[in-house]
Amino acid sequence: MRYRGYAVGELAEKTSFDEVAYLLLNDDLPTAGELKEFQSRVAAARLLPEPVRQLLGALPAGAAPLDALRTAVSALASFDPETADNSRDANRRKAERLLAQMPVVIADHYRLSKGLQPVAAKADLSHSANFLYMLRGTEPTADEVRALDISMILYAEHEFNASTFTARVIVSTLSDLHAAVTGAIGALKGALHGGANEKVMDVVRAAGNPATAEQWTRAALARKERIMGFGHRVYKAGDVRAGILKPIARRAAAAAGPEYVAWEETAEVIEGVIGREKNMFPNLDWPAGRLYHSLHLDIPIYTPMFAMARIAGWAAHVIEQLDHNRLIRPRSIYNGPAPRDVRPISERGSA
Ligand SMILES: CC(=O)SCCNC(=O)CCNC(=O)[C@H](O)C(C)(C)COP(=O)(O)OP(=O)(O)OC[C@H]1O[C@@H](n2cnc3c(N)ncnc32)[C@H](O)[C@@H]1OP(=O)(O)O
Ligand SMILES: O=C([O-])CC(=O)C(=O)O
Repeated sequence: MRYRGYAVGELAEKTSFDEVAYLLLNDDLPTAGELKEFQSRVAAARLLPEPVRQLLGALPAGAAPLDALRTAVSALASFDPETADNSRDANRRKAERLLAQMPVVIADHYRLSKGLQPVAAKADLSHSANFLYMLRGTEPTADEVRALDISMILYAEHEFNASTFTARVIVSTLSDLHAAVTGAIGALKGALHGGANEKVMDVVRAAGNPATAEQWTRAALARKERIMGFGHRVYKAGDVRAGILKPIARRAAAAAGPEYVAWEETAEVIEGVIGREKNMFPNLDWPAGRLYHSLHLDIPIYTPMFAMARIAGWAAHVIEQLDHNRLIRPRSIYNGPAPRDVRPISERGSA
């Protein structure tokens, strides 16, 4: 699996998410100077127009963070000076602004929903470090930042997944980037796609502990339950990203304490049973859900966090779609009733 020719494992090992976002938006990895300029443009855009922040505060208590993000991105379209400009350069600038604003939306909504004051972004922090800082109000450790950053690299892009395809369909009508990203966030929400990372800890908790996990998993498979975090439309022999993130999740669990290590051991048993019984393997959401849990992050923000990485991939696809655009409009094979005549309503019975 590669982004613009670079193996994703090598990117996870040798680069930061900021470099990968630049790569996706600009076709190649940045030089040190290009990265610095990119980071300062993104840092300068880490602000929400006041009405958008008020909108976040006006959502009902308990509004799903993913819904808040979708609503805020849609509202941001009305404040962006270049929403209607679909040129390559304008779309890159808008993508940088969304990359900057989406973590602010997630962090501000999180804090407002807990009755806390939002924390202003810090310009000298990376995408991942600044996000943890805005959520918590204290600077994260280097290990936490690196772990989150690797997950962001792995989440940044993945070909024609459902949300990216949605973004492509939307912009193929000559709509705009904000509309495409709003729709993509909607598609990401479902549990068969990005929503799965919020279900992972439910699976691990339901399995109980390393001693009960085998029996639970066998019983769940016998009940034909769909186990979130497993299986993939493309990868039938395993998702390379899950293998890359697994040791990172385990390290974060070791740092979080014995309870978290036990969740990892439980997850390992589940993984083994599903591999042996169904020949089915984890996808990226499986270690990501556990990693975010070990970083003490609230489960309902996990899919929004996926979105704040995938914005780079969505925007790159939108730009590529517009470079060679043709309306995406599939046909369907009709299998409804045969042709028939319309009877006036008075002749259709009285029930
Ligand atoms: C980063 C990402 O977005 S990755 C995807 C995240 N989503 C999930 O983790 C949700 C759980 N996984 C799934 O639902 C599926 O594996 C999908 C949607 C990801 C891909 O599925 P598809 O390629 O469409 O496979 P499909 O749904 O046709 O399933 C094929 C068979 O495998 C079974 N199966 C597939 N995934 C699972 C699962 N996670 N648990 C149990 N059984 C499963 C199906 O029940 C079906 O069995 P059947 O033939 O006996 O009916
Ligand atoms: O490709 C898919 O269908 C889902 C996926 O793994 C992703 O979007 O990262």
